Amino acid sequence: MSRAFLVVMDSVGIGGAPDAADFGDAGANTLAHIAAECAAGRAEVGRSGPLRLPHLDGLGLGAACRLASGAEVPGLTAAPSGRWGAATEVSRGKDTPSGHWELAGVPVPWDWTYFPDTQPAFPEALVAEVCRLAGTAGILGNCHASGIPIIERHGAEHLRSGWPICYTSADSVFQIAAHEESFGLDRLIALCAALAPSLHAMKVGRVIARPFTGQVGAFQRTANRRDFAIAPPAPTLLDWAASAGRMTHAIGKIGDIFSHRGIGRLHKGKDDLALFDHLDRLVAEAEPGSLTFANFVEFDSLYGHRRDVAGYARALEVFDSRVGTFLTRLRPGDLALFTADHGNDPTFRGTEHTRERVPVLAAGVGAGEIGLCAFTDMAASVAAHLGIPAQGPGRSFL
Ligand SMILES: O=P(O)(O)O[C@H]1O[C@H](CO)[C@@H](O)[C@H]1O
Ligand SMILES: [Mn+2]
Ligand SMILES: [Mn+2]
Repeated sequence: MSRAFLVVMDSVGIGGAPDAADFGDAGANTLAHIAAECAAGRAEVGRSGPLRLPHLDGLGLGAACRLASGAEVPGLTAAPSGRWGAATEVSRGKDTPSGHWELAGVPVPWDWTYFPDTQPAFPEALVAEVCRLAGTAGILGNCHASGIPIIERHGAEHLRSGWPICYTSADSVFQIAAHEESFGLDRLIALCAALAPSLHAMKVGRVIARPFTGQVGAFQRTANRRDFAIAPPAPTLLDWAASAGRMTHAIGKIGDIFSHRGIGRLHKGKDDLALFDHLDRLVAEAEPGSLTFANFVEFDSLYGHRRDVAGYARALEVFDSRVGTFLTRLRPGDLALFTADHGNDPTFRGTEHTRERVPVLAAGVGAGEIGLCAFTDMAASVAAHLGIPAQGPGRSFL
């Protein structure tokens, strides 16, 4: 029985989204701009020279980027040996849940609620609810922010007063940063869990616990981040597989993103290399007929949002070498599909995601151009490969 491995390289966009200007992102191109910076010798920290991704490029990554956007992709010029194409998103959000749900077959049918970029950013009733649940007289932050500067700005006051640091971003999120020892990790997680239902009812996509440790001047976020996400609006590829009696394996954030619907086994890890160890184990062990769905978040969280071009390039190169070994372990009948959920161009202004097309790179199913397709076509294709019924608007390209 065929197996499928669906691998999301979080934020590895390839430009060219027809509605990029609606998001303020005209011209953004995560992959092409990283490749250009590398070729120009401006991404020399911890790596050097032109971007080298022989395995992903061999499947068609450079070709997909040129198709999506018409951009030059220096260093990525292989003749593809996989099935390759570029996918366009229709959901009105460039966030992780929108991207993942849509590539799992379900575009988002609603408009997300975003908090205004004002100070305060949050309505009084919400602040009052946070205070009631946390047992504090107030909150810190109450604004749009990037996660590291906000704890540097308010961390000392947080340790003094015990007030939680609440912030949002261009995503539909309510994030709470709090110190693991002084505020308490369990208390932070419980606070986020208690707040989530009312925020979900407002169509705020996620409540996110952002714990940190350390002393003033040396705060560090920990791996104990927890996302409380709104549930997908309809059954996704994971549910289609589970209800057809197939085993589903979720690596990394996939469980959280899908509100734990349709998940057979969860495989978490402290970083992306640990997550790739799970993928390597599952390519050896996963059951016939099973679906393995993986998210590799560090491209986005460590390098895209931090606008760290060299770091992003280095992470891509390390990932690519792991992909090389992984591909040799696929069995006859296996499909491996590499894609992304949105962009996060580290050369672009600001610190947010960017609206882009994403690569579609399929191994194990021959060679050839898929062309431009829809995010939902990926779910339909995986379902067709597994021989399970699909739902929704997607069409298989296999
Ligand atoms: O800057 P940090 O806290 O990492 O926030 C980032 O992570 C959040 C969720 O993915 C987004 O809102 C984005 O802004
Ligand atoms: Mn993402
Ligand atoms: Mn992100």
